[in-house]
Amino acid sequence: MKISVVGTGYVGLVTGVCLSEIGHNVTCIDINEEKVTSLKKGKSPIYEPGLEELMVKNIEENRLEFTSDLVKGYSGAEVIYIAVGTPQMEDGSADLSYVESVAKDVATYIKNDSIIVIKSTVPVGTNERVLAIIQSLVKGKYKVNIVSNPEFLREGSAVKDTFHGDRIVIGYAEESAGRVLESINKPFGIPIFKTDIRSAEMIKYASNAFLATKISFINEIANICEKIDANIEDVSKGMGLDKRIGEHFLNAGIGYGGSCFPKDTKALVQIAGQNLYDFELLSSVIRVNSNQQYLLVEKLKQRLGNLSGKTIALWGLAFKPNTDDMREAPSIVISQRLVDEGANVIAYDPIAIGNAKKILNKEVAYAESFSDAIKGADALLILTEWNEVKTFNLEEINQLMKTPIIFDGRNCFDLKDAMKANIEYYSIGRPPVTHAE
Ligand SMILES: NC(=O)c1ccc[n+]([C@@H]2O[C@H](COP(=O)([O-])OP(=O)(O)OC[C@H]3O[C@@H](n4cnc5c(N)ncnc54)[C@H](O)[C@@H]3O)[C@@H](O)[C@H]2O)c1
Ligand SMILES: O=c1ccn([C@@H]2O[C@H](COP(=O)(O)OP(=O)(O)O[C@H]3O[C@H](CO)[C@@H](O)[C@H](O)[C@H]3O)[C@@H](O)[C@H]2O)c(=O)[nH]1
Repeated sequence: MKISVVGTGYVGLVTGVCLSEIGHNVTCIDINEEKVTSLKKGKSPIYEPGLEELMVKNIEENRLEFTSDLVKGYSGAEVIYIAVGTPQMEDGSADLSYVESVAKDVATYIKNDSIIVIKSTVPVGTNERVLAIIQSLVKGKYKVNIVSNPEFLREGSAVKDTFHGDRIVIGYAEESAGRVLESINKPFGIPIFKTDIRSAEMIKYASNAFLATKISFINEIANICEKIDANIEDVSKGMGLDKRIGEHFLNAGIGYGGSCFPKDTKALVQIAGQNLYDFELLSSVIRVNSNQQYLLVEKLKQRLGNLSGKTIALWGLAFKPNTDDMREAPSIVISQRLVDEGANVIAYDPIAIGNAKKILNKEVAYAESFSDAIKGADALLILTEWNEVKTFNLEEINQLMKTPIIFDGRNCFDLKDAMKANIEYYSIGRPPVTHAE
């Protein structure tokens, strides 16, 4: 099958590479020429484990190519995946200008009957609107069908998720188009769930909103645990053993970030509002998450008092481990608040540091390593649970810091180990460690 994928971001690039890996001929189109130049050389512009190797393999086997030439990119494609961004507008609703611009390009450049697949996360009704835009410009010259195929991959494990996801959702109006998508995806060997277009669009938002709700719920339980001297890790484990609840997404912390949950929850509240429905629960989930992001700084201030002139180290800046993505990372608001309080902030992240430098307050300084960041620090805030953080020797932390006080937003260490290492240790939803064993 000859497929074009429009947009080579986290979703488009992973989709293009993985579709080529299962045997399709894929052309990835992006208007960002710098990205395309890098991709043609076999260099991935994003950090995603396993992606670059797979990309190079499929370029060499002539199943995968990249272009910013729209004539070349669209011509001859039987199926065109749209995977461009749908960022958040000021009122929280999704900005569809990139998707609509692609719709116009599709109408301008296709040369045969085509199936358009929307992978981007789009509000209910968008697939129909995109089809209408294309049809109004193509004027019956070619038959165009549309299929909603929302994406569920997670950053940091995107390739693995594509090959081992829980389900592939295909929403269609025309049986024949649904069948083509089913056959394209069959080699992945993942259960396929077929439905109508609007339900498919809603499944994506509802899934992200539900996962975000789980996180805000467990974060509130953690906050209560701190007050009643219970341990959130055991509470989560004990809850998760109930199959109706499930063990996943019950890790308490400093709230969710990233390019999806924050924007998609707000977009769903907007979608509901536009249809005269007040999604109260989801609005609370968003509020709880925002408060949770400031929790560590509040605890830090309670412990150290005035932060002016204090050296505060940050470990991890990405919104989660194994990604270089800084979009909506809690580190953004946390570092800003620390700078506002007059602290000297020194940060380190093994992968996201380059992107962080572009967006964090210019007063944030950067270290060369995790050890380097904490040398002489008054306190350490852990914001991302990188594996190197979780396995860091606590005795070494004790020796390197001016005062060994840790505020851990990701519950990376065992309480007993912190006690043994004589570290003052405050985590989320667990009793504080304030004295040696
Ligand atoms: N990032 C994720 O983990 C994830 C997961 C599931 C779904 N999604 C959804 O997928 C969509 C894409 O997200 P992303 O994170 O991959 O975005 P991204 O910002 O990383 O990438 C978008 C790409 O589209 C390109 N582009 C924009 N307009 C174009 C045009 N007219 N023609 C060709 N290329 C164009 C941009 O240059 C950019 O490279 C969003 O709707 C997002 O909500 C994202
Ligand atoms: O128990 C948990 C699980 C996650 N998080 C946080 O939640 C955020 C999102 O994490 P995750 O879902 O692993 O990463 P994303 O790459 O943002 O993936 C989500 O968003 C994507 C974009 O829509 C979807 O495709 C995925 O299915 C969905 O998991 C991160 O800040 C995590 O730290 C927690 O705080 N506690």
